[in-house]
Amino acid sequence: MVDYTLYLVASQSFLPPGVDLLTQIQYALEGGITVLQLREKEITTAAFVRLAKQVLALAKGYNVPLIINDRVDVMLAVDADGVHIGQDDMDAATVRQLIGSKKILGVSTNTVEEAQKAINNGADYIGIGAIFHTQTKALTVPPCGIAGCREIIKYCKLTQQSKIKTVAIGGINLSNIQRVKYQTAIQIPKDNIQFTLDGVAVVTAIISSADAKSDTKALKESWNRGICSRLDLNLCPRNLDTLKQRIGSIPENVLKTNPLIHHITNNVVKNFSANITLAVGASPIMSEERAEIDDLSRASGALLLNMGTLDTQRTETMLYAVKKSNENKVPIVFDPVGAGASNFRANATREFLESGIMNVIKGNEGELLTILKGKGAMKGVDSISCGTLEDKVHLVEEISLRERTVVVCTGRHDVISDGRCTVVCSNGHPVLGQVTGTGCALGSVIAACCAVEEDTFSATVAAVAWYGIAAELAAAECNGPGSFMPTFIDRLSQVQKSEVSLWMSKVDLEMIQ
Ligand SMILES: Nc1ncnc2c1ncn2[C@@H]1O[C@H](COP(=O)(O)OP(=O)(O)OP(=O)(O)O)[C@@H](O)[C@H]1O
Ligand SMILES: Cc1ncsc1CCO
Repeated sequence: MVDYTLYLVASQSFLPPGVDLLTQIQYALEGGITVLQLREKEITTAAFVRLAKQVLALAKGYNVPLIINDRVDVMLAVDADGVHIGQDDMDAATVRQLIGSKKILGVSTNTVEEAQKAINNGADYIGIGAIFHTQTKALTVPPCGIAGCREIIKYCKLTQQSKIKTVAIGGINLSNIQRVKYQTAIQIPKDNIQFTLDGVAVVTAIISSADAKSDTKALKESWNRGICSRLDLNLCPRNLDTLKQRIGSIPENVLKTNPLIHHITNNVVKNFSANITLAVGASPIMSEERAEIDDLSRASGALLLNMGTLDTQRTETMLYAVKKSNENKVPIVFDPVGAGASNFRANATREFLESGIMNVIKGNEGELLTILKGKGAMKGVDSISCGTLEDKVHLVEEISLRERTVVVCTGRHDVISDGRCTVVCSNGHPVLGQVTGTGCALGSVIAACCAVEEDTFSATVAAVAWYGIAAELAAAECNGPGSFMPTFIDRLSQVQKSEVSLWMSKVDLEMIQ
């Protein structure tokens, strides 16, 4: 049985200066790669055969199979363990005939149709990708992404083809290996089934490394460590009564636990957000200092990341905070403020989402449309409409499924989904739209609730309802946005102290079936 956990695609093209391929492969083998592929596009057949013989001898010493890219002749000449072909190479059925039944046959696939064909033609494993953009190969088709990869895994595992092995490839490195593992896993709760990738393939993450042995070890360790973030699946209640019961206990838990909420947020709302965090019984700390992140990440109950006044340095700090929070299992609430206002923000949004696991993504319609489409057309930080409430529900569900996380879209109706369960919360008041930063400060309340409740979906619904009801109560007592703000803070803080039953009686939730 071949172990596909960590598959190295080795090629002379991406070596660090002064390092030769055999040395780099030796380090990778010592670090623990489990499969090796030799991919050389620009050397003569004679040179390829010579190199393959040397690599094969090396790999044999570690009991690691050697697979030759594309060149069936080279594979047969050196008697390597198998061959890997792409969609533009010789067809898989012919390759299988040439190499016989005992050798390993791998095929690169980007769609379900390609996977189906590869399986029918006798592939032992398929490489699924590219998952992300990659510099190692001029892509002829766009990356299939996490979502495309999931479709292919689902097809492979659900159609009596469970024997086929799956390996993701394309832009995978230490910063995203956990996200790839987590987000490509498929859960079918009713049958208690989970399908996962059999492994990942990397190129530059090892071959271009200045310390290939320790980077290989780190990749393998990261893959084997389990999930970097809390696995929220299967926790979310399936009916409204259970959901309401669960959210009723959350404000009190925030007060009892008083979690620290690390904010990396925008300059407009820092003071307001800190006061809102205190009002709900949590403890805010606003810090953008990279040197503090390790300590804060160990001490925090949740991290709020808000792109409101993003700059290059803050982007770097936020990316580091994502990494640390994921490592420490600290839930992250991501607010892509103004994601569609500029290319800088749209690109940063993509970078954040690719850098780790966000437990909640909260945005207005314009921001979430930008996330869905990868580019946006917003005027500043104010939202644009995606259409009807039904369109909004689809938008939220689609992102939630794609990113495998809880997504909230704010506005007149707040829509919340974890991809399997969706609710609309209609609490709130139009005056919230007249005060800047009310969306940003809602992120603080969501973070506070996530810090004390493992079920991120229920925590998010609780925060949204709590916030909306406090706004309704405050708006009834004042006559404009100015006086609304202090009253709103008062009403928020009262819910968790004494008025849970009043709060619960006002919750306006609808579950979408
Ligand atoms: N017309 C409305 N009626 C009721 N509630 C509203 C209305 N508009 C917004 N809200 C509420 O206001 C809060 C913030 O949502 P909004 O969509 O305005 O966020 P945002 O655009 O991100 O705000 P900001 O960028 O100013 O922080 C949410 O709790 C939402 O429910
Ligand atoms: C007005 C504004 N500009 C950047 S962030 C922010 C606060 C509301 O999102």
